[in-house]
Amino acid sequence: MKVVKFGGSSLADAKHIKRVFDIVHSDNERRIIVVSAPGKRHENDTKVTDLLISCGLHAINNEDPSPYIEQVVARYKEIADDLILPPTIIETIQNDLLVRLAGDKNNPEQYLDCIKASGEDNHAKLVACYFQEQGVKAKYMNPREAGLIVSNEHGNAQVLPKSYEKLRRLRESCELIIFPGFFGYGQNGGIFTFSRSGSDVTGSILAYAVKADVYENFTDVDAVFSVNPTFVEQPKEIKELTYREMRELSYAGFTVLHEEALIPAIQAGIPVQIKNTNNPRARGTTILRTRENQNGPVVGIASATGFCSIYVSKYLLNREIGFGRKLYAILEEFGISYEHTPSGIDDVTVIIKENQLQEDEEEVLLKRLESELVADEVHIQHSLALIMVVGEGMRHNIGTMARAANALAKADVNIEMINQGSSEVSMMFAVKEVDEKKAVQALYEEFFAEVALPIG
Ligand SMILES: Nc1ncnc2c1ncn2[C@@H]1O[C@H](COP(=O)(O)OP(=O)(O)O)[C@@H](O)[C@H]1O
Ligand SMILES: N[C@@H](CC(=O)OP(=O)(O)O)C(=O)O
Repeated sequence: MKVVKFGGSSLADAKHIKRVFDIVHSDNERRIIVVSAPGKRHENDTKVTDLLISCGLHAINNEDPSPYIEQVVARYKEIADDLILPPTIIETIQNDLLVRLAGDKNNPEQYLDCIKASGEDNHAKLVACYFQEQGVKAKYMNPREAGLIVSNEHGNAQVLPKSYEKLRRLRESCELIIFPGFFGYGQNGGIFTFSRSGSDVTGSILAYAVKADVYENFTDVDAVFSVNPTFVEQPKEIKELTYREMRELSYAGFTVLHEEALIPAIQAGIPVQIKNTNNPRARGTTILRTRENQNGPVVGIASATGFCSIYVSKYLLNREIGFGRKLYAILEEFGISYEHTPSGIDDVTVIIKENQLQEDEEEVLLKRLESELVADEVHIQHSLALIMVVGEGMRHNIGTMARAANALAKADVNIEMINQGSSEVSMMFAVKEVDEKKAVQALYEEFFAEVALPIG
């Protein structure tokens, strides 16, 4: 049995939905289909999820949301008309959205999640309707009915393990299941969405629950590329990746798969396949537990912006028992989680996501760190990009770090920080955000030389 997720780009219009139908129809192992909300039809288009967010925010701020409501309904209507679906489907979708908008706004986050989730929920109804019209025994499945229970974290929910037992029953369905991605239900019955692009997470959860043979993730590229395709023209395609490699790469900017979408698949050892809806014959990329290592030390280079580093130095820090605990306790009080912590004998740097620290909190935090840790120096550096150079082969290859550092030096990029992951499948370089693209291109040229065609 296969669980198959189609992203927003694969469901953006009627033409794509017909392709999705053909893909599903061509393999009767494809039994559970996870759908996203309609995505972008062209570069300057707006995803339905973004329209819904604008709609919800206007309603919360007592501004008129109707232009956004009209745009959302128009997107579904155009698709339904092109697929020649019965008009009742649009009535259902419009009524559903209006009921959600008329809901209680006392908890704005809850209200917004309910509206955001309608994007996938209503698209799943529409896609199910199209499959039924084609004579397929297909059924829209509501995540509450299916038993997808998640943590009470709006916009950042996580599956609760108790979901799996009930979800496993989906395996027995004799109808094709069309399941909306991106959200589940809290124990209080409310709707909670995953973080953005979270339909990938839904697919992974279902694949784990039903013990699928494979989790197929259909998107709009032929494969996972070894570098972000907006930085390098025609980058090398990756045929196989390990879970650890993909996890590191998606964490650091390979948006093709959500960074949390691998966890259940890892636990059950289910292979994940990235495939192209527009070119389903392309081999795609397979992500699995182990792979034959034929790619040299590095398999991919990812980068992400929006980080800052907090530097704390104190003479003889290495001898102070409890220093780390005190430092992390202060961060915890500010609700901050950390990404990396490179350290030396007298200093430690904590890298965090910049959006975790409000501007007005910064000074207070630095003062507290300085006084409570009795530190010699505390400072913060903003606007950093993290670059991850990833590959299982790095463990067996000498000199990879030297090659990377040399390539960055040649490109005149100053390395602000280096961290070699304990797993030895990745090394991280922090550079100034303005140097991100130059640094990635230099590293790509070093490790994937003959095909490097930098953009810009
Ligand atoms: N290394 C990479 N390999 C492939 N695609 C990448 C990579 N990094 C970023 N992307 C982007 O990820 C996009 C696919 O992800 P996404 O937009 O979330 O698709 P979907 O609509 O299928 O959910 C691609 O169009 C591509 O621009
Ligand atoms: N529609 C949601 C969830 C999602 O997974 O979308 P996509 O498959 O288009 O990345 C979002 O935009 O975040």
